[in-house]
Amino acid sequence: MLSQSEHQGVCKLLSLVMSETESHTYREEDYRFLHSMLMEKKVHLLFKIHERLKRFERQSCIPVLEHAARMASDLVEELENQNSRDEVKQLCALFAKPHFKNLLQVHDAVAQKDFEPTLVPVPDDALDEEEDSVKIVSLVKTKEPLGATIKKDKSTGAIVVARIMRGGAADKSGLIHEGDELKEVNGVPLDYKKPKEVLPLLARSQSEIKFKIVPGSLTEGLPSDKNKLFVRALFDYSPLEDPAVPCKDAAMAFTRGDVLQIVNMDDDTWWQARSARNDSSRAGLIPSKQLQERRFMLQRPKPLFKPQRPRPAVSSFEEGPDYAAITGIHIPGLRRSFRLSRKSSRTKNASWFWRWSTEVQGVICPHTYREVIPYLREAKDKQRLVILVGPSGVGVNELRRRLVISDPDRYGVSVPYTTREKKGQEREGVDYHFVSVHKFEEDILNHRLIEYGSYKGHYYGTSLDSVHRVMVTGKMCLMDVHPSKLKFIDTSKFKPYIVFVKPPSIEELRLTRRRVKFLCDKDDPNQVRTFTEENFQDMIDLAETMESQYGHLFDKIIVNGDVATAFKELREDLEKVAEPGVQWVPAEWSRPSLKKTQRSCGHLTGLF
Ligand SMILES: Nc1ncnc2c1ncn2[C@@H]1O[C@H](COP(=O)(O)OP(=O)(O)OP(=O)(O)O)[C@@H](O)[C@H]1O
Repeated sequence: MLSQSEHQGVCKLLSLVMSETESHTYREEDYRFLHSMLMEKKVHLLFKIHERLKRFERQSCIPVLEHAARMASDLVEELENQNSRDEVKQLCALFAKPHFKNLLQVHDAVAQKDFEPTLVPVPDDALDEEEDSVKIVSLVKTKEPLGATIKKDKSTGAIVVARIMRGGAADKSGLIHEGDELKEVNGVPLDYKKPKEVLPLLARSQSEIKFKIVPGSLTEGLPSDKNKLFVRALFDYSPLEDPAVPCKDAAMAFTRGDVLQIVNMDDDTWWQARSARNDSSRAGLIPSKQLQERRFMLQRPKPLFKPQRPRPAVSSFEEGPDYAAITGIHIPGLRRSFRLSRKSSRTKNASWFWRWSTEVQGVICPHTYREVIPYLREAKDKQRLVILVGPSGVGVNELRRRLVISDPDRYGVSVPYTTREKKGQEREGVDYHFVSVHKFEEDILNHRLIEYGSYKGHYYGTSLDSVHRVMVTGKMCLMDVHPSKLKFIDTSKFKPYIVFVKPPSIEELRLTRRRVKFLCDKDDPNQVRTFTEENFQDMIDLAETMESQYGHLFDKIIVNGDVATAFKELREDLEKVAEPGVQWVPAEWSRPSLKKTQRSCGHLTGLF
């Protein structure tokens, strides 16, 4: 009940509220209703309770002791030994009551701030005398999976812990380790049981799982936090489609391009990894590099067994026709690259991919994971060099052209060098850098060229300098490089972002390129032709070969079916590359042993 003075105080306050509200209340009955409600005793009591709680909060009670339950039981023990009077007996009876005992236990739990569920103490008879190496482990069961897999030891028949997933409940407990032998689960002996019979025992457990374990001798060898290992997956993986995975639930699906943090490599066949995006997530099993390489090797690498195409006698390239001739839009520097023009009539019979014939003869090493490191791109950093690769005719130049037209301030192309004479409208430094044979050969000797070749007795080439010149303007330099030359520019200096333009299915090629016409001889602008069925098949075959040989270098794969869709996807992707933030780049870029680009270019002795 409220005291007299408190009651008066509340009434005064409420009268004040009423007088203030009077001017805002238009109807008499509303006013009366409000008045009667505020004058209710219950409302006044609520005020009082609120006031008391506030006072209590300010006092912030501290428990006098943390072990009231133990003190009570000690007291009872002491009192029972004395010649007790009735009051003492009553007190002992009170202390013995389960409700009172529980009350004191709750008090102690709050006092000790022990709010986690408590585990039942291990019974004294849990261990047989001869089993002194056995330990009992109790884990509180939550919604989180245990994060461990089990297997039957073939030699002993025992159930052992096969794997502890990093970050899982078992791992966090630090009490269960790989190689531990499970003797019992919740008191049920596991002798002669199969792993699939053990799983329901674990699933049935309610709030706690108790294991009887014989510790194994295996120790974990995890990479330390300082040496985090990240890889980019170079293939798609779905545990659901993998009959060999030890436990589908414990495995992790990923797609090509995902960056994974490897957290355990102890097992030669199954590693543990988690997504690099979320390093607190539970780790999952993934096939190790060795395992996946073996799997790939067992698959017949198709490109290796394709019939070899005859190689043309002369190792030279043709300069492609100017785009102005085809599209009416002239973009300086945006000519056919120094890739062999496979659309020309001359290369038709020889087929357009002789360049690959020497390279595919060697054994292709399957690519599974590539080590990557985070690179924090800042707004002030130069744009990365963007390299587009793809089989001839797939649309590399078309996409490059669209990018430059769409945003000439953002995208640029390098101006090639040549030793031939300037023609008609051509401008120095715009269409070409026209240089002498002596200067060109000097540049070759000084490893200043990324690619070069000769055509009709003249040199043509792309120099490192011309790429630099575009990069210093703050633009993204778009290059079209033969994939075999990628290794020479795959360095931290250029930070290349490599996009593979891939053909769609042959049906889609037929649909989208049926009416496409292109120049097939630069000397004769009237000579246009359309794609043949053979061109489509060659394009697909060559793309497969490229992907299996150089796929590990590709940051992005764009399928060029519908050109507008492919262009949109490419543009959006490059916009992300241009943004500041963390990007994943090859770990080799940070290794000092890497040869400098210029030195590497020294290997470019052959023409292409
Ligand atoms: N998705 C597409 N749909 C229809 N036509 C396309 C598509 N992509 C490119 N093309 C057309 O196909 C022809 C060949 O494309 P492009 O010249 O870009 O190929 P490329 O990969 O650069 O080959 P090359 O180096 O031999 O020129 C061009 O006429 C181009 O406009």
